[in-house]
This record gives sequence, C-alpha cells and structure tokens, in this order.
Amino acid sequence: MQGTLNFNVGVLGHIDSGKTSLTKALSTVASTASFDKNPQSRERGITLDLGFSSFTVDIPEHLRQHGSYDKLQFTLVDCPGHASLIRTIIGGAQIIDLMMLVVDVTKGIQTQTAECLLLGEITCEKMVVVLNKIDLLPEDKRQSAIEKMSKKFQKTLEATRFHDAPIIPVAAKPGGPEAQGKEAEGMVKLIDILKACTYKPQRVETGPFIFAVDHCFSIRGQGTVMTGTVLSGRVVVNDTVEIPSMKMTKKVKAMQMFRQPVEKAIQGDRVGICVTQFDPKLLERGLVSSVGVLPTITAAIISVQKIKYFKGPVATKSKFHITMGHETVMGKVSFFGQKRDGVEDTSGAENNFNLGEEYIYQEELHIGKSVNESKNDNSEVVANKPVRQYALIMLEKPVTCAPHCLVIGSKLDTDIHANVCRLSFHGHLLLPVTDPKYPETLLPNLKVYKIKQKEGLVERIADDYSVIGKSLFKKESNIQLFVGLKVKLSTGEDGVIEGGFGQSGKFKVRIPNGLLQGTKQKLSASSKKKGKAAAEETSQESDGGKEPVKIYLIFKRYIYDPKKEMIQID
Ligand SMILES: Nc1nc2c(ncn2[C@@H]2O[C@H](COP(=O)(O)OP(=O)(O)OP(=O)(O)O)[C@@H](O)[C@H]2O)c(=O)[nH]1
Repeated sequence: MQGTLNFNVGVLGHIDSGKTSLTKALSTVASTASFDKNPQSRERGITLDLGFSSFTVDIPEHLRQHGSYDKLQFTLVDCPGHASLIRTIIGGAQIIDLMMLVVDVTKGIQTQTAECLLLGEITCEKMVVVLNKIDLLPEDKRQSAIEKMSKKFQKTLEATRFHDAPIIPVAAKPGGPEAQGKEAEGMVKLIDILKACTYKPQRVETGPFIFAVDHCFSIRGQGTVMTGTVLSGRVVVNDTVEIPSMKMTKKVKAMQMFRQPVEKAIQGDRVGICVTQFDPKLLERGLVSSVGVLPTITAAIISVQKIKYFKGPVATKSKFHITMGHETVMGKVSFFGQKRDGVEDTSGAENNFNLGEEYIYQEELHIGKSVNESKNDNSEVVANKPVRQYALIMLEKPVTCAPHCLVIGSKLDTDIHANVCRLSFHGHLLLPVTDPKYPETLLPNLKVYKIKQKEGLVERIADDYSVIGKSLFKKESNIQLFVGLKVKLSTGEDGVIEGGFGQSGKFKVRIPNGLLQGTKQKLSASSKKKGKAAAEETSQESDGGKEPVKIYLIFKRYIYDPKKEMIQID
C-alpha cells in the first residue's frame, strides 16, 4: 500500500521576518484552523493539522527506497513571537526534522535569529536559511546585496553544525501588507531545496506512547479531539491514554491523519485523536501518553551544556526559566561534573549518570566543549568533545514531561531589546524526581563532593607524639566530624586529628611517627620565650618573626550528605 510520509519543518526567525507569510505562501493545504472558524466545517468531522499548515509533494527519489510512500507531506510549524517561542519550539523540538530559519534580508542577523539558530543546533538535524523580503532591495543592487548577505550568513553558519545549509533568497509577500495579489517569489526553488534536504526521519513504534497536543476542541456528538504529534511509540483505536495534567484516562474513539480515518499512528505522525468528551479548554497544550509513563517531577538531574553565547556566569544556586516538554517554570540549579584521575571527563556520553557514583561540585557551568590540543605524537587531536556536566534542578512547580526530554535553561525576563542571548544551557532529563519530599529521598544518595582545604596552626607541643592545634575550626564547629582525618604539618610530619581540645575550637593532633627534632625545637623555643601559660593563649605569629608551624587539612565533603561526613583524600 502506498502512503504519505510526514516531515516536520519548524519555521523560525526574528519577529516580523515573514515566517507567517512564508508559511502561507508555501501551504497548499489550508490550515484546518481556519476551517474550524467556519461553523459548517465543525460539523464535518474530526479536523486535523489545527494551527499547523502543510503541503504535499511527490515523494523524492532518495526517500522512495525507504518505504512504501508515494507522497511527502511537509508540516510547517510556524513559531510565533518571542515570548512563546521557546516553549513552542521545545515542545515540538523532538518532532522537528528540519528548521527553516527566516531572515529579513534588509536586517540580517537579529537577536532572535541567533537564538533560533542556537535552538536549531540543539534540536534539529537540518537547516535551510531563507533570506526573505528581497523585493525590498533596490532592483539594481539586489543580486549583489543577496550575495553579500549570503556570504555573511555562511560565515555565521560555519561556526555551527549547519555549515552546508542552503541559503535561499525569496519574497514571501512582495510589496508587504498593502500589496494584494502579488505572487511570492522563490517558492518553487525553495520547495525543491526542502525536498532535497529531506531524509528518512526516525519513526519507531516501540517505547511508550507520548503525544504532544497542540490544539484541543470538541465536536458535538463525537467527543473531544486532541491534535498533535506523536513524540514516541504508537497509539491505536481503543487504546486507553492518560492526560496527566488532568489526572484522567480516556479511550481513543477514532483517529484521523491527512484527513483520513486511521487505526494507528506512530512516532512523527501528526494525528487528531478523538476521545470521549471533556472540556477542551482544560488542555490547550500538553502531553498525553500511555497510562503511567509520564512522570510529574518536582526536581531532576539533567545532563547539561552551557550555551557559549550566553554572557555571564551560569552559577550554582541561581534561578533560571526551565523549559521541559510544553512547560516552563522557575528552577534553582546546582552543577556538578565528573573527574577521572583528576582530569575532566570528556567521554561525551551524557546519559550515563549513576546515583551512587561520585561527582564533583561546580560553582558554575563551564563552556561545554573541551579541546585537547596535544599534537606531540601521531595521535589524533581530540576536539570538541562535550565535557560531562550535570545539574540538580529544583523546580518551583511540578512539571509533567517525557522521560529523557530536552531541557532548556534561559533567562526569559531579560529585556528582549538588550540584544543578548537569553538561552543559558541545555541538556536532557536523566533522573526524574517525582517525590514531593525529594530532599529526603534523593539527596542522601547523591554523592556530590567539594574538596575543602583548611589551614590551621600548631599552638604547642602536647608531648613527643602530639600537638595542640588552633585556627582550623570555629568555636562552634563540630570537631567530632573531623576526627580521624589526616593532616600534614608544614614541617613535614603526618598527623591525625584525635579530637577537640577545650571549648574554643582547638584540637589535638596525633603524630604517629613522632615530632621531628627541628619541629620540637622550633615549638619549644617559642613556648619557653612566652612562658607555658601564655603560649596556650597567644598566637605563634607574634613569635619574634619566627615561621609558625602550620597544619594543613584537605578533605572531601559530600554536600548533600545529611550526616555531613568528611572524607579523607589520600
Ligand atoms: N515587502 C515584503 N514584506 C513582507 C514579505 N514577507 C512578509 N512581509 C511583511 O512583513 C511583515 C511581517 O510578516 P509576518 O509574516 O507576519 O512575519 P512573522 O515573522 O510571521 O511575524 P511574527 O510571527 O510576529 O514574528 C508583514 O507586514 C508582511 O506583510 C516580503 O517578502 N516582502
């Protein structure tokens, strides 16, 4: 049987670059959204592609071999203005197979053009750049202006994965808003380019069914229709699906694809699913799934990479807008990474996080790529390997999302006119935490440590095998937690903290091999000079300019450990 392959194209770009005009010009199949405004059309049955538009072409030769398709449907996902851009795109990111980046040729790269390019790098396989509004360029200089802008853009693309992305000049709506009836320019060429850029997208039926709903409406006498894209798995008529945000399950009564009734839909398909009646206003956007597969999370561990264009630090304990699935909430982040043999792990494998393995705390997120410049032998240069970094995110509100979903951190409250990148980091969900009491359930198992270095002073000799130290702990410190940790004296001896001494934060250090002769002389000289009693109270630093004997302590502290144990570093 011959069929239609659906290929999802995200249409992105700076505000007013002409995304909607381009989408309209390309679309030969009118959006059912506009049909739905017509009361008669509502009576006709389940409608599809609501709010999305599409056009269908003959299947290109290079796709023919991949299955029994004779048609290729491009579903255009026109992304709206800036505020909702990130949510919309991330919601659909897993289903966008190609991004069309629309640029106003008279303006060039604008803030949001750059943000969209970044989002493309994070989410898409392929990109096509569309230089729009070429009709606004003076005719005699048009060609050279297009070439100049194409070259400029080419340079920008070279720093990205899309260095071979086609750059196509068009006029989606020549003459602008007032012009009536003028035909768009460059559409035939653009469609040819789009066809050439298609590839067989990944479509598998296995795994849990997860469906991103972009519109929801009811049809009298039939039920409520949710239209959207299957993110993973498959759904068949009579399946029971869950709508986690409404805490309800529903039976699939009927489905339509390409305006035809179907029994089954799989990953990548755009489909309208009709279920028994519920108020469609309760689910404008969101996820639907097989029963019990979507966690509603209050915290999470994610893999994370800093976005290099984000200016300023991405620091532990700061708050970001966290977008997961279709939702954006505030979250507080803490970063940690992994070191092997003292070297940052650049294996690049982001999803091998293990609870129980040890990770090192990071004050802030590093730029996510490391370059090994060593060229001293014949070995290949290992470049651009992502450094493995993770974040614990504590969300201010619970979020329902797909397992392993894309996560984007941003500062959406940044002034849009500030001309800076608002996207700060990206990654994937690795460990969802669904228990609202997560600090008690997760944190004790999370082995993230800080290496602490402390420096104190030997106050006096206690005997040949021990000294009294000070200035290492505060009066209120629980010295008991440090008992047994090894220290080193600046004179070379190794010691072990034996316990507190008195009430003022002093402590006793045992020197298993005994104090060196020189150390004893040094310390007793200062003691004699001051008198025994005085030495207990005064500092060595006032000892006639003599070097004090210092005590060094280096240890690991697990920052989430409720017992606050200190671990020795050898
Ligand atoms: N002269 C000219 N004007 C255009 C062209 N394409 C779009 N416009 C005009 O540019 C303005 C913005 O076009 P839209 O298609 O709404 O742009 P958009 O990128 O979808 O806008 P947002 O969704 O608000 O970001 C409108 O006034 C269009 O008429 C073009 O090729 N030539």
